[in-house]
Amino acid sequence: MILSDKQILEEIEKGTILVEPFDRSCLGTNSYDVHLGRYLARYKDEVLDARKHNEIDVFEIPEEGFVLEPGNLYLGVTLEYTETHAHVPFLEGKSSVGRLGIDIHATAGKGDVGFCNTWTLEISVSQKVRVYYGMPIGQLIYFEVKGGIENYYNKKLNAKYNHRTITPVESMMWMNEW
Ligand SMILES: Nc1ccn([C@H]2C[C@H](O)[C@@H](COP(=O)(O)OP(=O)(O)OP(=O)(O)O)O2)c(=O)n1
Repeated sequence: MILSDKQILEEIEKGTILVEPFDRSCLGTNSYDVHLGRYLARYKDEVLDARKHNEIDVFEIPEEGFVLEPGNLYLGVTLEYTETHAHVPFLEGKSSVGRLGIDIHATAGKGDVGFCNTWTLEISVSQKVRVYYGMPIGQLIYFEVKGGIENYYNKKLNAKYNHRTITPVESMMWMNEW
């Protein structure tokens, strides 16, 4: 079940959901709109290696915006820092963003119960498009969980993406044991 606007507000009151900064006008019927943060990043190497630590160059989006180009992967970040302690948060695109040909995640839309951080966006575009710091970029939806939880993401020893950051975080696949 997806949380309604009223339920999201109740969870915020209880402290089980945190969105920072929070703006009541960004609350949709059953979602919360998130915005593009100050920084984008690109991998330094053209050929990535799934076994290695692929480093990124982080840069600031200028005041006049930044033109994203097809054929590139950009990592972005939400302006909002979020904590979700009792629900499964999902990051979804917005129709208005999709209609500009912007994808905000490559394959990962699901968050974990206990995830506490800004969200890294895996951005690609269909045609050149100028994006701006602070523009609406996606929406968070919250699902109820069935059953108890043994391993909250923020308590997991090997949680790779739970260190608070205002910049995008590159793939930490190299930390997986395989
Ligand atoms: N586009 C996305 C999708 C997810 N996340 C965050 C929320 C998730 O709770 C966390 C981990 O996501 P996954 O479980 O999909 O990632 P991994 O399985 O690769 O990482 P881990 O081993 O840490 O679970 O990353 C994010 O910042 N940006």
